[in-house]
Amino acid sequence: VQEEASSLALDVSDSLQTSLITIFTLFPSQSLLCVHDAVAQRDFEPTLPPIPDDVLDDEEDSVKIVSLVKTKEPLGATIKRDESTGAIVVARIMKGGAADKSGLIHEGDELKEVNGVSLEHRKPKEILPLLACSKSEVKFKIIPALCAEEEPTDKEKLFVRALFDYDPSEDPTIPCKDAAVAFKRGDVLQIVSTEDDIWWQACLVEDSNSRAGLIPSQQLHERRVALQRPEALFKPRKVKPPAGLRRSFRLGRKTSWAKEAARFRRWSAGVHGSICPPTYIEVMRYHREPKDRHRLVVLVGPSGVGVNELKRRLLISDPDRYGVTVPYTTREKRRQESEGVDYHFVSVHMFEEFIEYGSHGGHYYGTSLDSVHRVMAEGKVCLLDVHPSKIKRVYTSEFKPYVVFVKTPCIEELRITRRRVKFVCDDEDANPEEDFEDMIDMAESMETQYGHLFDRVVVNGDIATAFRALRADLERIYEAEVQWVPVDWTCSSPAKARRSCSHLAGWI
Ligand SMILES: Nc1ncnc2c1ncn2[C@@H]1O[C@H](COP(=O)(O)OP(=O)(O)OP(=O)(O)O)[C@@H](O)[C@H]1O
Repeated sequence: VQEEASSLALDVSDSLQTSLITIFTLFPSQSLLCVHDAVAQRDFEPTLPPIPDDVLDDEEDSVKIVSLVKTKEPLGATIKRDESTGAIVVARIMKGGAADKSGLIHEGDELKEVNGVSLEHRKPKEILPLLACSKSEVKFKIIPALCAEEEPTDKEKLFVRALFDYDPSEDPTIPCKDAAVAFKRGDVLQIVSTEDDIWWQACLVEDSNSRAGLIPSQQLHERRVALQRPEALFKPRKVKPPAGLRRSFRLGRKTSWAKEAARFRRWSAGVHGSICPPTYIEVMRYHREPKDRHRLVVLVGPSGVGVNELKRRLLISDPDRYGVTVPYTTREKRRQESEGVDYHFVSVHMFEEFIEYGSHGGHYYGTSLDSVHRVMAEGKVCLLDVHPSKIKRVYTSEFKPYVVFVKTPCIEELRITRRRVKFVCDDEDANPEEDFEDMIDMAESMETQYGHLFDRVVVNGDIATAFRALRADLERIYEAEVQWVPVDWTCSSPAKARRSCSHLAGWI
């Protein structure tokens, strides 16, 4: 055995020798060794200049020279002048930006020099050109902040859905437009810092290239909305009964135009009272299990825009997938009608527990929560058509509503697309042109008041195009494994939901 082992060892050492000779012949061995040494001595890092001689003795320990390699990427930091000392200090470090990644510059650090130029008596805006003219690297002389602030320890990431549009290029108060994040209503943002009361830091979740930047805090947006005049928030519109476009049992709302005007006034008053305007709502990823019911699809839109037409087309396109509720009524059953198929025939007092009800021709018509449950229990996607003010009745984890707003196109497109439509109309003097204007006004008003609740907006100009867009969107939701929904729809513990929403109150 010993003999065999020693002959094996000889073989191995022979083949190792041959391999090493091959390596050193094929690759320039000297370069290889040089690279090894450079890596071992960390020679590849930028060479820092020696500490300047003019640094005062007592500063020696605290002064830091930081050299950052300049790329196309912005530095990701904002600076400000400390009013009491006149010093230029780092105001914010954007998470994920070049400064943050370097780990060498922190909020509160005092900047003494940029590329050897003293910043004494300079204003922040005079410093930007100094940064711009540096070519391959930027050198900072810094006095580090006394104690760098600790990163928040909360491991859970905080996601919100924006309930308003924000364009920093139109915001004169943003400290630095380049450091801001623009977003649209409905975008999901990851909040990375709420340390500043006025400007939070966030990045767009669906944009993988998005860096963290500044967004208005909830407090700032609420204050801004409160300072706006009500006229700017709600375009006053004519309140008059519709001329007759409305045909469905939602006709009950014909009687509620006065209520509509009252609601408008209440809401306007609320903006200056206790009601908070919509800002951000905390959301979470919702993983739908095969056993879970499908989300309720709520279709809303101004009377006559085509909500029923789109619902009808969806039902025909896939009757196994989509279902609608059977309405309730107090009127007498007609001969050809069946209980539970055309209507549920009931007495009036039941209507108190309904999502929505109204009267027409002296009879009540309405939609109950139970009828929604019944459709959902069949494993179907329930299509519900209600006034947007009723969305709050179903805005729960039980229904997880997906709200689609059917919007009017421009008046020219309405004239073209609706020219063949025969409107059922009691008023002989009805003018379709006025109906179109009313419809557009109503759509605008709905979007202003309830837009934050809409998950999707479908413009119903050409009916075929609108239907295709709606069907494709509902198919996406039907098949999606993961969706963003308000956090309290997914939290098993109400305490957790309350904690997570405490400073990001959702508003409906
Ligand atoms: N894009 C469109 N192009 C042409 N006609 C349309 C379009 N959308 C809807 N219509 C027609 O307009 C009329 C009103 O539509 P629909 O009944 O669906 O409105 P609605 O929003 O449900 O209002 P209501 O609840 O009062 O019935 C119907 O005759 C419908 O076929």
